[in-house]
Parts: sequence; C-alpha cells; structure tokens
Amino acid sequence: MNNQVLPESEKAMLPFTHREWERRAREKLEIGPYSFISGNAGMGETANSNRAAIKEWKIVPRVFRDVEKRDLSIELLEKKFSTPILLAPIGVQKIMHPEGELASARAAADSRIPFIASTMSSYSMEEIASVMGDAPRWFQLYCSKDKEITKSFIKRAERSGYSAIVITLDSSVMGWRVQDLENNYSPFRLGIGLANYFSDSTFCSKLVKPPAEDFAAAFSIFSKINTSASLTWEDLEFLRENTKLPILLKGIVDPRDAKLALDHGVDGIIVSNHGGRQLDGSIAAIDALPKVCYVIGGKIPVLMDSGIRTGTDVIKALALGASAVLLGRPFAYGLAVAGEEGVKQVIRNLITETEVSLGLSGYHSIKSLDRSLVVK
Ligand SMILES: Cc1cc2nc3c(=O)[nH]c(=O)nc-3n(C[C@H](O)[C@H](O)[C@H](O)COP(=O)(O)O)c2cc1C
Ligand SMILES: CCCCCCC(=O)C(=O)O
Repeated sequence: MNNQVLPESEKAMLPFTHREWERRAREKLEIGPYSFISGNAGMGETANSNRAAIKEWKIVPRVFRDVEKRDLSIELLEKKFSTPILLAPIGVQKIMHPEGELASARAAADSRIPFIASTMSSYSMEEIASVMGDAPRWFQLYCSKDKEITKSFIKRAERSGYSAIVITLDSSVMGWRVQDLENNYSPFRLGIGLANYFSDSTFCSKLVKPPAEDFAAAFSIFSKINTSASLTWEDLEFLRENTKLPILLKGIVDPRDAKLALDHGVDGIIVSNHGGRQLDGSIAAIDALPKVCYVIGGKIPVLMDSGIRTGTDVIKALALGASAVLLGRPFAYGLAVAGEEGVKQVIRNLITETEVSLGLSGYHSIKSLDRSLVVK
C-alpha cells in the first residue's frame, strides 16, 4: 500500500459510516493490531459510556435563521483554523498501515486540520514534520521518568515546527487492557511506536549499542523510563521553564483539576478519558465537559475527545462549550482501510456532516453555537 493512490473506483467505495470503517479495518488487520486499536480498558464501560452519553444529548434545532452560508472556522491559541477538528494523538500507527503517521499527517495537512503527533509514534517527530510542509502540528508528550529525555523531546518538537505541546495525564500507567493480554500483543515489544526514543541522542547516549544492534537492551531501558507515574502539579513548572510553546493538558475530567490547570497557567485543556482505554468505569467525556467549561469560563480553550464519531457529535460537544474536538479511532480505521486516502475520506465526511448539521440546527457559524442547542 506504500504511497498508493487509490483508483477512483475504489475511492468511491470507501465507507461513510464509522461502523463500516471499523468493519473493514477488522477485515484487513490481524487480530492483535485490530484489538489494540478498538480495545478498551476492563469491561469497556468507559468507552460505552462515551457513546451512550453523547447519544443522550439531543439537538433542539432552530428555524428561519438564514443558514445559507455556514462557517466552520474557529480561533484556537491565536491561530485561525478552517474547522473545529484536530486529529487526536494516536501512537503506533504503523500497526494500521505501513506508512503510519506519515500517511495520516499528510491527510491532515491536506485538510489543514492540526495533526497531533504522539510520543509513541512509529515515525519520529522529524519524519512526520517533513511530510507536512507548514501545516499545523502539535506534539503530544508522555513525560519520561528521565527529565533530560523529556527536555530533548520538547526541543526537538520546537525545532521541527510543532506549535503546541499536549501533555497527556491519564496514562501514568498502562490501562488494564484485557484483549491485548489475551492476544499477548504489544506493538512496543515488536519495536513499533519507539521511533522518538530510538532517534533521540539523549536516549541513545544511555545505550552501549544503537537500538538497531541491540533491540533488547534499548527496549529494556525504554520500559524503565517511558512514562512517569510520580508527576504532580509542581512538574508543570519544569515543563513551562523548558518551552515557550503553548501547553495543553490532556485527560482532565474533574472541574477541580481544570481549575488547578487554569491556576497553573496552562494554555488549554483537553477533556478526555483516552477513549476508555485507561480507567474503566470513569465519567463519559461529554458529561465532564459542561462543568469543566464552567470553571474555565472561557479563559483558555477547552478541547474534548472520546467518542466523537459524527458531525452531530461535533456540534453537541461545541454547544456544550468545547472550543474544538479531537478525532480518534475513526481516522485510525480510515488509515487501516485505505492509508492516506482513507484518512482524507474520514475527515471529508466528518467536516461535511458537521457543516450540514450546523445548518440544520439553525446556526450559521461555530462561533454562534450556544448551550441552548442541546438538552438531555
Ligand atoms: C490506538 C490508539 C493509540 C493511542 N495513542 C495515544 C497516545 O499515544 N497519546 C495520547 O495522548 N492518546 C492516545 N490515544 C488516545 C487518543 O488520543 C484519544 O484520546 C482517543 O482515541 C479518543 O477516544 P475515541 O477514539 O474513542 O474517540 C490513543 C488511542 C488509540 C485508539
Ligand atoms: C503508559 C501509557 C502508554 C500508552 C501508549 C499509547 C496509548 O496512549 C494508547 O492508548 O495505546
């Protein structure tokens, strides 16, 4: 599939619904990778709640309001974007397609949708940046136990044109992912998702031999320093001191944490429960959103992910106060099914459905959306 341009006949046959993308991805992938993407923590209750809660919110459309022209543009961190959609940080994309992040980053760049590159990417952040030209990109950081590595990642992200740092906080340890345990599957053990580490001079300075010559030793060191479970609010100071880029915190669902984030001067937060992959039985992200937005009071942007599948989901999240949403698994399935073209098609479908839903709701712009559009 490398660099493959799909023939028009195949493009026309690409799916429109999330269910069908997922079905085709399942057909295409081995059970290990497929379950890693689709799987959740524990009994999958958080993931189920994400969808159930979005469904519980209902749109109450308005009429006679001139929706001839519809404007999806937003402003975020002092930059203008043509839609309120970003691609969520998703690691290990080579398990979905050989071109992995390079394909999805190109698709995001083509649609001018910000791409958030994961720490656990299967291509390095520089390789990803190199296919994006000047298109918007952010870097998602898992803070390493080794602060020098964290610093090095931040500097590399700055040098390669990433314009914000997203720090994920809901993954101090890996969630209890039963399907991966049953399948005895881990992309990391296969060396996938470690590109940022293996291309890092600070990380490599700790090795006797380069990762290509002694994978076992490199993997063992990676496993020891990968993420830190001892972080506290004090560590934000260290991060702030080490970059002038905007910092967003991902994985906030409690309004008290939102308030702390605000008090600590972060530039944005992302309400997320990691799509239900981390803590099972936690609050649905969309249900956490209104209270978080209330305490933030519009002072910094509040983004949201976990369960966004359709244009109406986007509209609901924005009406409940989100400044923008992150698209997760839908684009991962698009990538698995048809590489770059699949991701482009998933994005196109979502943007078009969002625009149609905005108009049908009786609103002409994202800016004009308000809380009264949705009820439970
Ligand atoms: C396969 C996979 C890998 C992910 N990797 C990361 C990651 O490296 N960093 C991160 O912050 N979130 C990661 N996420 C979580 C997403 O950023 C996002 O929060 C989640 O996919 C939202 O849920 P949804 O896909 O059900 O909408 C990952 C999600 C998936 C499905
Ligand atoms: C210790 C957390 C590692 C997570 C790896 C990638 C990820 O975020 C995922 O959801 O999978």
